[in-house]
Amino acid sequence: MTLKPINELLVEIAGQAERALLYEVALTPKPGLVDRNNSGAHSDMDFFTFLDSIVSLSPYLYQYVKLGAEHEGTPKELFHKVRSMGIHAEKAMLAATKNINTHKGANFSFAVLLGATGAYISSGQRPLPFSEEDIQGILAYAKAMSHGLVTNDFADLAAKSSLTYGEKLYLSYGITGIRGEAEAGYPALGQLIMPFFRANKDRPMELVLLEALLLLMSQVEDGNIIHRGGIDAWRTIKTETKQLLQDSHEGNLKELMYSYDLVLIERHLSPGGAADLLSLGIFFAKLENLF
Ligand SMILES: CC(C)(COP(=O)(O)OP(=O)(O)OC[C@H]1O[C@@H](n2cnc3c(N)ncnc32)[C@H](O)[C@@H]1O)[C@@H](O)C(=O)NCCC(=O)NCCS
Ligand SMILES: Nc1ncnc2c1ncn2[C@@H]1O[C@H](COP(=O)(O)OP(=O)(O)OP(=O)(O)O)[C@@H](O)[C@H]1O
Repeated sequence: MTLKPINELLVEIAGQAERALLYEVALTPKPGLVDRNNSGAHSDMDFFTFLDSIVSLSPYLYQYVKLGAEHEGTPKELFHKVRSMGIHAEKAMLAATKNINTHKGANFSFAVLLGATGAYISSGQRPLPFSEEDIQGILAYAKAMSHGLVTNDFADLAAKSSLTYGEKLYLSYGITGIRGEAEAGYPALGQLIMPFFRANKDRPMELVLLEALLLLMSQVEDGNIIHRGGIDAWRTIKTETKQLLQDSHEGNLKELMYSYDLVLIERHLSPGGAADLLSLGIFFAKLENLF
C-alpha cells in the first residue's frame, strides 16, 4: 500500500469536515434548526448565513488538522494551540455572519477533533479510510487534550462581570455542556452516533442522518435547548424525541419531523448542541467511509 503525501491527507481530512458542516445544514427537516426549508426557531439567521459561516471557517479547518499533524508536545499543549487558532476562526465567522453565532460550538469541537486527528495520523501515518479503532484512538487523544477543561474554564466565574450561556448553565445547574462532552472524549460520538451509523450504513443516508439527529436530541445535554427553555423544556424534548424514534419508519419519518419542527418553532427551541454533534459524527462517518 502506498501512502499519500501527508499534506494531501490533511487537505482531504479538512475537506471532510467542511463537507460535514454542509451536509448538516442541508439536511431537512431538522426540528427547530436552520435547514433548506426554514430558519427553525431562529430569526437572526438562515440557510445562506450558514453557507457564509462555513466558507469563513474552511481555512481554519485545515489549520487545525495541520497543527495536530505538526505537533510535537503534549496533548494539552495542542489543545491550547487549536483553541488560540479557534478564537481567530470565531472572529472570522462572526465577521462573515454579521455577528451571529452560527458555528461557535462546532468550531470549538472541530478544532479539538481535527487537531486530535492530525496528531493521530502523524503518530503512524494512517491511510484513509479509518477503522473503528482509528476513530477510538482519535477520541482518546481528544480526551487527553481536554483533560481539566471543565475545572479550568469554570474556575473563577464568580469574578467575571459577564457570563456566556455555557458559564451560566454551569453556575445554575452544574451542566458542563460542550466542555464536559470534550473532556469525556465525546461519548455522544464514540458511544452513540458512530455505533448507530455503523449499524445503519447500508440504509439511505438522508434518513439515517435524520434519525441520528433525533437520537442525539433524545440523549444529549444540549446547552442551546436549556439556555432558551430551561431544564423542563429539555426533558420534554428528550421524551418526545424518544417517542418519535419509536413511532417512525422510513415512510413517515420526514412527515413526523416536519410536524415536530413546527412544535419547536412555536416553543422557540433549537437543538444546536445536537446539530453540532451530528456534523462531527458525519465527519467521522466520512473518514470511516460509512456513507
Ligand atoms: C467553549 C466554547 C464553545 C465557548 O463556550 P460558551 O460558554 O460561550 O458557549 P456554550 O457553552 O453556550 O455553547 C456553545 C455551543 O456549543 C454547542 N453545544 C451546547 N451543548 C452541547 C453539547 N452538550 N455537546 C456539544 N455541543 C454543545 C452549541 O452549539 C452551543 O451554541 C468556545 O467558543 C470557546 O472556547 N470560546 C472561547 C472562550 C474561552 O476561551 N474561554 C476560556 C477562557 S480561559
Ligand atoms: N442547522 C442549524 N441551525 C441552527 N442552529 C444551529 C444549526 N447547527 C448548529 N446550530 C447551533 O445553534 C447555535 C445558535 O443557537 P442560539 O441562537 O440559541 O445561540 P445564541 O446566539 O448563542 O443565543 P440567542 O440567539 O438565543 O441569544 C449555534 O451556536 C449553532 O452551533
